Amino acid sequence: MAASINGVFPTTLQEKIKNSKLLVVGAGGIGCEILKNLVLSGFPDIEIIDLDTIDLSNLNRQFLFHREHVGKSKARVARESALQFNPDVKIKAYHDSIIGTDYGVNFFKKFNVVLNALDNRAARNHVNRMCLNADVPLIESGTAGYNGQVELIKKGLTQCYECTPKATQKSFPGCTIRNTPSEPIHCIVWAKHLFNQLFGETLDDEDISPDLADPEAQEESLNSHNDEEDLKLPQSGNVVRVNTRQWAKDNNYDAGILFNKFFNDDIKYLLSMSNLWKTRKPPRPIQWNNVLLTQDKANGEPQFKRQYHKIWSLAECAAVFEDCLKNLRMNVEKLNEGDFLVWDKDDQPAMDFVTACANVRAYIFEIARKSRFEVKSMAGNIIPAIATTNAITAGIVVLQTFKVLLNDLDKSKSVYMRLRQNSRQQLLVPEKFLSVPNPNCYVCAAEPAIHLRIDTKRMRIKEFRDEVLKKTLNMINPDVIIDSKGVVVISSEEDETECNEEKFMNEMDIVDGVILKCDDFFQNYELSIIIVHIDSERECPLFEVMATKDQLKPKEENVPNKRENMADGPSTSKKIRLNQTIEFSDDDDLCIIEEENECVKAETEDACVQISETEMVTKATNTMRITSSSPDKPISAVKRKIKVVDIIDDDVVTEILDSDEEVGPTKVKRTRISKPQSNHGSEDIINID
Ligand SMILES: Nc1ncnc2c1ncn2[C@@H]1O[C@H](COP(=O)(O)OP(=O)(O)OP(=O)(O)O)[C@@H](O)[C@H]1O
Ligand SMILES: [Zn+2]
Repeated sequence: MAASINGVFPTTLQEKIKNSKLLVVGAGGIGCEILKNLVLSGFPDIEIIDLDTIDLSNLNRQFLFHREHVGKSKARVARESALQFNPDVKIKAYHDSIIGTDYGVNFFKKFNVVLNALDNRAARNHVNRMCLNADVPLIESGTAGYNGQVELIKKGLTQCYECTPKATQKSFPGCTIRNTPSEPIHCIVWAKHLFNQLFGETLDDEDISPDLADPEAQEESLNSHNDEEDLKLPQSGNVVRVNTRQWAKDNNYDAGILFNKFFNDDIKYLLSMSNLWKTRKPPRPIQWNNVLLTQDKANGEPQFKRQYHKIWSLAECAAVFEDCLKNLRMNVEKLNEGDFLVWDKDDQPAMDFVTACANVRAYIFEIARKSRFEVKSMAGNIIPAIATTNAITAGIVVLQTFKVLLNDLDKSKSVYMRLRQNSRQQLLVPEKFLSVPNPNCYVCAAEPAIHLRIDTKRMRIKEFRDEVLKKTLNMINPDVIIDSKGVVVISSEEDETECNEEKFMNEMDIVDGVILKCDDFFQNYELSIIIVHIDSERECPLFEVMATKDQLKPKEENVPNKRENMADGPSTSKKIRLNQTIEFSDDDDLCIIEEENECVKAETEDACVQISETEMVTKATNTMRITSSSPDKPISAVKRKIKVVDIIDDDVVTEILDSDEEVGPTKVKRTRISKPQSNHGSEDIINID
């Protein structure tokens, strides 16, 4: 292999490679490519970890896997396949999550470099913390469609993965989903909720019925509704009805009855909330009998169902609805009592059902209807994964690894992959400078601290632990004490503080100004949380982690590299993650894509790229805003919190087309923005020497 052949690499690099030990985290699209590159380069000692098994849909881009491997451990099969390229390599495979107590700081310390090839923020955050603790260089990578990014994370030298706030998940108020959809995605989210109500896990915040607590409609609906015998106006703001699933069962999942309920009766009910339609086009209820498709079902599946790029007619949607109801009903009836189906974009009837229902609803609200292909992309938050983007990204990862091994850290600047060449014909665009650590980062700063705006009267200790500390701040098993008193609020020891869990924060004297000391032993991570009490009114989040512009902006005196480099003129690098303003200049080919593709900056030259219609936003935010959606929060008719509907699954950054799907063009949508001024030079594309 390359490193064993003299002359391929400079001698110093050859030696470094021969004496190195690497960890690859993730054996998916990028991970497989990295592993293949590493073994071919002659890296002698590699460990690889992945928690997942191989799915059929992985095969078109994860070339270490073949059909016979479906269902087997990704890490183990990746190892076996890679060994065929180079049997001399020592590869250890773990079929496990990297977020596990077996992989503590000492585990990470074994490696010269850690290479991330992950697809979710939680795991990335965790590996980031472990590498900072172990002081091991981490090479972080990600792709989304044609865009890719590789960056080095090195304690004290560069930004860590959490130095800047990641954008919040795209969310919609429940009333938009339930009452006043205006975009295709609203209908798709509603249809996914309908699937769950009928066949999946029923969540309180996924109600699909008209929402009477909609502030816009409330007065009207409480006063003027005249169908109350049928629809029983409730206190809670929801139409009282038997549990949707039970009701569907009682009606034998009859397509006509269900269709009329969801697309006629409920819509008529919405129409009665006339306040809603003063400034909007009212929806059009539709009756099952009016849309039935008359076709010969005996001839097998109607052809249109496999035409994924076709927009189904209303009648076709109705036919699919009927068909899917039958299939899904059969599937759910095969399960044990209490079990439910899990919506999966790759499950034919589940995907068809959502496409059909979303389109019927879109028709009703006069919203553009979408093909199954498009709905799948939006519903599954899919940005098509492109094998070549992964391959190029993995190649850059290995080139960066060379630089790290050679200790050429200052040359290991982030690299962004673009769809189109910029004005200097670059497709791979390196950053001008290493991104320096944010002195206010709540992870890698000397004494990490955050301000937490939180409704201490409405947030229970249990929710604070689960929603704020674990879900938002990515701790694994935190201990929390009130700084001034030493009172233990949350303990990582089981049962020790169980009695506190149901208490509201203010009941434990956690009020405005109190400082909480949080400590995650496993991550070796300590954080001070300064409480700022807020009254969470309707539409207000229950809590908000403050990462304000000023807090996040590095102080100039702490940024020697940047200042030095600035002597050559203003930076053209797009460190908008720090400054939170998008500046476009000569090689402003990069712009942050907010939301899930946290790892990806998209190329822009005279345009910002928006990928897919899940509306990636091109503006970064200063504040992480996360709302709690605890079910036990009292929701009154007059005052309620916003309901959050995540359209983005954190676990999905890139996705793949079904192998049975036609491969269409990447759904890349461009939004034109002002053309940048051109006056800066550029750097060369990666140079390993
Ligand atoms: N906590 C974790 N520990 C170990 N591996 C992880 C962890 N979280 C995610 N991964 C792995 O990271 C890999 C990321 O690869 P990729 O982005 O190609 O996703 P995929 O699941 O293979 O494909 P897709 O999501 O597009 O269907 C996956 O194989 C996934 O199992
Ligand atoms: Zn940091």
